[in-house]
Amino acid sequence: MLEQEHRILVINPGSTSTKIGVFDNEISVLEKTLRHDADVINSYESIIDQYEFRKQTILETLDHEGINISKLSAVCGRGGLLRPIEGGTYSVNDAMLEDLRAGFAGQHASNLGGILAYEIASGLNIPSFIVDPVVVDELDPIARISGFSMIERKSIFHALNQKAVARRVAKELGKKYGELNLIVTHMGGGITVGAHKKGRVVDVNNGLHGDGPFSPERAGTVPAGDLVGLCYSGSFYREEVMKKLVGQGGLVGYLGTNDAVKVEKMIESGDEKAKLVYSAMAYQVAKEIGSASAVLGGKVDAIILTGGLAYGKDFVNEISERINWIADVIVQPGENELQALAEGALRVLRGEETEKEYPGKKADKAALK
Ligand SMILES: Nc1ncnc2c1ncn2[C@@H]1O[C@H](COP(=O)(O)OP(=O)(O)OP(=O)(O)O)[C@@H](O)[C@H]1O
Ligand SMILES: CCCC(=O)O
Repeated sequence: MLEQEHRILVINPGSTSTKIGVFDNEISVLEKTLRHDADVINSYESIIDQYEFRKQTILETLDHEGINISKLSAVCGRGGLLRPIEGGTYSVNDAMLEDLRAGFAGQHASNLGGILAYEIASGLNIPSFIVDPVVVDELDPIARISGFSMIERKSIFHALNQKAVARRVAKELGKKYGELNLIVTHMGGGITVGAHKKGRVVDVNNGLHGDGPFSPERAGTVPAGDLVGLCYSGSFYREEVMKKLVGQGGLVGYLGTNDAVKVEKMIESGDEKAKLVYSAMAYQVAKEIGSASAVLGGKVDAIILTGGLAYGKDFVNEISERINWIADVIVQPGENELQALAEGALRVLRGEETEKEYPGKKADKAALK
């Protein structure tokens, strides 16, 4: 019997661009990065206000590329800073739209993903979804304890790419994702290291403004007492300190660039500081992988290195040399978030998984019971 064809539009909004894709089942028929002029983006007061502009840009591009949107079966967007939820494919409902519009857990370009998917899909009377948003939270209770009773550790990470790569590697190993223990290390502008225990991310560093290794533009864990001292030095506003941690932290803070390719060139031309800092980033990633292996009790089927930094051969080698005694290291450079969004929607359209319902405020009520 011929397999039913599903045509899916996927939308991944980033801070300066919107990536879109059209997939016929798993096959990509169009992938485009729509770059937005910084002046246009900055002319909106908040990220949410960019909605109409981004929607029009997407629709005009699809029209220009000859994609007839009336033939779409579903629209799937990258999920944003919602309430903590377990991984999976969620249909966009009113509770989700409310939280995305309000920026429940903060402003992030991916908040637009679910809204754009819903608005395009509802006009066509087809379903809209989000898949594995950055707030996927499958932490074991023990991983939530920070050591400071007023602050709980949070799960904010590259869930979409981590889970997609983990599923792909499991398939290559002839296993199901839920049968394996994997350490997945996403190394992009931010770096997150997830301990995937039989299909659940039971511990991971909060890569947005939390803990873990420093990254091209984020500071990761910093000595707490010194940070408090800096905050109360009278020299900085709150926003300035936050910027130093996220955006201007990591490689940007030490070397003035978030581009690892440039840093590699600096090292080639004999820059000793660049060499030390780049090695320190590899060292911190390796340490985080070591802690994830302790979380998994040393029973690790594979360690996966992914994201843009995984293209850097020397960087990958430096990490591997420190951790390859734990398990095989599998390198899957780059990220394939558009494909991952399409696959998440497909699993539901084909009935392989049931779509999940975003609980919104109901989750708070359930927690109070
Ligand atoms: N060939 C390469 N060699 C080394 N580093 C590379 C290479 N290509 C890209 N990178 C680096 O990867 C980093 C960006 O990775 P990526 O594109 O995954 O990040 P992002 O999508 O901007 O952020 P995030 O993944 O956190 O959402 C940059 O520092 C970039 O210089
Ligand atoms: C860590 C969550 C995704 C991001 O880098 O913004």
